[in-house]
Amino acid sequence: MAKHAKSLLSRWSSRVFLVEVDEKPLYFRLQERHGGERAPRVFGRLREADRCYSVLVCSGDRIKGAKFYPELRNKLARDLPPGCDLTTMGSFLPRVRDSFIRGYFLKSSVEYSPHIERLLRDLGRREPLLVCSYTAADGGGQLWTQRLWSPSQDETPSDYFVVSSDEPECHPSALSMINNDVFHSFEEARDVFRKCGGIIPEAASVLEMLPGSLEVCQKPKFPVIVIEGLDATGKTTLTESLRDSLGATLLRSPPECLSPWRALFDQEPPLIRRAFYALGNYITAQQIAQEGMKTPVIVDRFWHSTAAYAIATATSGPVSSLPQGGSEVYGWPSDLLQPSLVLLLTLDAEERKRRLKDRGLEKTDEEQQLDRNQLFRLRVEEAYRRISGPPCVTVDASPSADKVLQETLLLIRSNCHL
Ligand SMILES: Nc1ncnc2c1ncn2[C@@H]1O[C@H](COP(=O)(O)OP(=O)(O)OP(=O)(O)O)[C@@H](O)[C@H]1O
Ligand SMILES: Nc1ccn([C@@H]2O[C@H](COP(=O)(O)O)[C@@H](O)[C@H]2O)c(=O)n1
Repeated sequence: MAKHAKSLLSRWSSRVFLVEVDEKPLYFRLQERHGGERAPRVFGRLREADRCYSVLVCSGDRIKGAKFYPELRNKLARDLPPGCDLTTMGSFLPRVRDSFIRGYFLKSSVEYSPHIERLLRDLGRREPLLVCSYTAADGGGQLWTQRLWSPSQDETPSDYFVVSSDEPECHPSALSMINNDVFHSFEEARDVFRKCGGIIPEAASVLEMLPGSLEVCQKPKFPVIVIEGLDATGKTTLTESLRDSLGATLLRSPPECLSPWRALFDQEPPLIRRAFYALGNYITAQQIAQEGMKTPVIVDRFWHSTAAYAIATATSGPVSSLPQGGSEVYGWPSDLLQPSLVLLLTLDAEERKRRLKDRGLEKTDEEQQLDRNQLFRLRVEEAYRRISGPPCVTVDASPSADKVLQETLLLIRSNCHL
């Protein structure tokens, strides 16, 4: 059995599981003896003739695991029998860092079990998987048991009853966010790119753009102002006006030099995609350090965008599922240049949609998700506000472009020495 899978099994009965139903995580845990509790919500509406499976990716190589996770979904969606329900799930050890693993939860009629189990066994030969089946243990569908049948039954724990578990304080993906979704150092992000060179040849081109090491640069002489906000809140319009009004240099993150590879890395799983944007911030930081010796610098998106989108994507459900304010995940990377001021443009959802429609440009998957998914948008906005480090001031972006510019100039003059 793979070493990583074995270590996951060592504390199997302490694990908590969550199944995402309509963007809401439902939690259950394992118990040796049943104390008469009702079935956890995710099993509550099932019939005795239903069979469920959890399929958790437990690759010891996190690049391979990250690549395999979306691939697994595609394969399952393609090869599962008709009527089989597929949703995302995860498992974790409460309060244990890096214990969160991801997978899928399948619901099907028992008649399809042989087909499904054959399919899961085949998939498990490609990459290590932990597969459990869930069966009704009574006539009324109130009692369900979990059997861990793969990778190998003779080495796995016995059957357990499943019972509801309390919701943790925040989404458990927070346990594994640092340096998987939110990179807190240049070296950690670069390491991901070094390791994925074998599967993504373009990673080498990105590595060539990076500084060899992070030289300790002097603090820029002039103010550095970052403009943040969701798409279509007016960042491009405002940053260009600020450049002209202040005689500033305008920079962007990701920087121009990474443009040829952005679309490619946008298609990669979060581990690689987030490392790409994290590295982009370090390249932009070098440009800021240089230009900031000559003129004020305006930056269109920087670290806040990288971290806030990453945190919001790794979680699900309402804002309360985000890691709590003050959590280390919101911390500013100690090796990344801090701007003098961050201005966060906010706009109500309807006006933002109207501007998006008027602009009519093609949208990225994440932008489309912002449109469709109100909870995701709220999580991104709240994560923006919780990020610590440089002072961050919210600006109402709904007045005319000129009014927003005047308001912003006032804020810059009162917060920075200009
Ligand atoms: N204050 C404003 N009032 C009305 N319309 C505006 C205002 N600011 C920008 N717009 C318009 O809204 C649209 C989006 O603006 P802009 O491209 O500047 O946003 P953005 O935040 O840079 O978007 P993205 O992040 O997607 O690049 C554009 O068509 C722009 O002309
Ligand atoms: N510093 C950054 C900048 C952007 N992102 C990601 O890109 C998407 C938004 O960029 P637009 O150019 O479309 O405005 C968004 O999905 C962010 O995830 C980033 O991570 N870091």
